[in-house]
Amino acid sequence: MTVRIAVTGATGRMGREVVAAVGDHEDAEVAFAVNRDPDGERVEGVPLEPAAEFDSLLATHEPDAVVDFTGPDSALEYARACVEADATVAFVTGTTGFSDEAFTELEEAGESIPLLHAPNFARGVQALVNVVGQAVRNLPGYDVELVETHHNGKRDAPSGTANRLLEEIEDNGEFAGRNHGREGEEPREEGEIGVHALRAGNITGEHEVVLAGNDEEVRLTHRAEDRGVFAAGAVDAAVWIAGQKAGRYEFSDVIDE
Ligand SMILES: NC(=O)C1=CN([C@@H]2O[C@H](COP(=O)(O)OP(=O)(O)OC[C@H]3O[C@@H](n4cnc5c(N)ncnc54)[C@H](OP(=O)(O)O)[C@@H]3O)[C@@H](O)[C@H]2O)C=CC1
Ligand SMILES: O=C(O)C1=N[C@H](C(=O)O)C[C@H](O)C1
Repeated sequence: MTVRIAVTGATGRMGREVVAAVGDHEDAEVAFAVNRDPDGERVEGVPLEPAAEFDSLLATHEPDAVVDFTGPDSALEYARACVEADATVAFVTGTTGFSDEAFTELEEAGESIPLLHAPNFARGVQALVNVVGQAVRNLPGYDVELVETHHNGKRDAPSGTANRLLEEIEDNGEFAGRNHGREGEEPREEGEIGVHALRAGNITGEHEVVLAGNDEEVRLTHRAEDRGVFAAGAVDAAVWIAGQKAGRYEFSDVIDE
């Protein structure tokens, strides 16, 4: 079965990669692609439709899934439209930077439609999350610091992936809280987790967790070298989720199957 995918934010850094990744996937095709100004930039291989007509495009094209990499407000609007659509359409989003309130509303969409949110669609990051949890369990009392580095156009900090890694660190050890961008005269507080967000040039995305103590250090690093890796993971997720029943799914559900 060919899974028909609608792409939002199609002229964005990720939207363009998603259009290309759908084209490369043997079981997927673009149902339609939207951006807010379809008269502006072009995307090779697909006509662009106006984002303002997203609801009616869902009705006329009946895609199996939407793949969304936009911004938190837009992602929520697109998810609401999928919930309201007559035919079932799954919503796969990699958008990050949601407020707690917005994220709760996004997750509620999973009561009506198949929903999958992942802050990082690189398979290596899923492995990193697992390994970080194990390292924290194995090294109680070690100082933990997290450094994430991205291009200078990224809006949210810390990154969605950093937040996911922080949850994994905190779930697997005893910590005193997070210290974002340390400064001042005080030494490191025992048990704090240092969090550092670098923004520079066109770096695709790096995450490093440092664990240090006992005259030794462990550094666990993931480096994405091309955005295509995120897009391929998101399209794999869309192909997997099409036809699933309503519910909230994780990228690990796709990888582990
Ligand atoms: N989960 C993952 O693996 C990854 C997640 N991301 C996340 O994806 C999101 C998009 O990243 P990226 O493609 O680099 O961003 P870009 O700014 O390059 O693209 C975002 C696109 O979203 C659309 N958009 C809709 N509403 C808004 C809004 N209110 N503000 C800005 N843009 C809006 C715009 O397209 P238009 O005007 O055409 O509608 C824009 O082109 C971010 O949240 C990022 O963190 C990024 C990489 C990987
Ligand atoms: O904005 C980006 O570029 C990226 N965002 C995601 C995040 O916030 O974790 C994933 C990836 O690191 C690239």
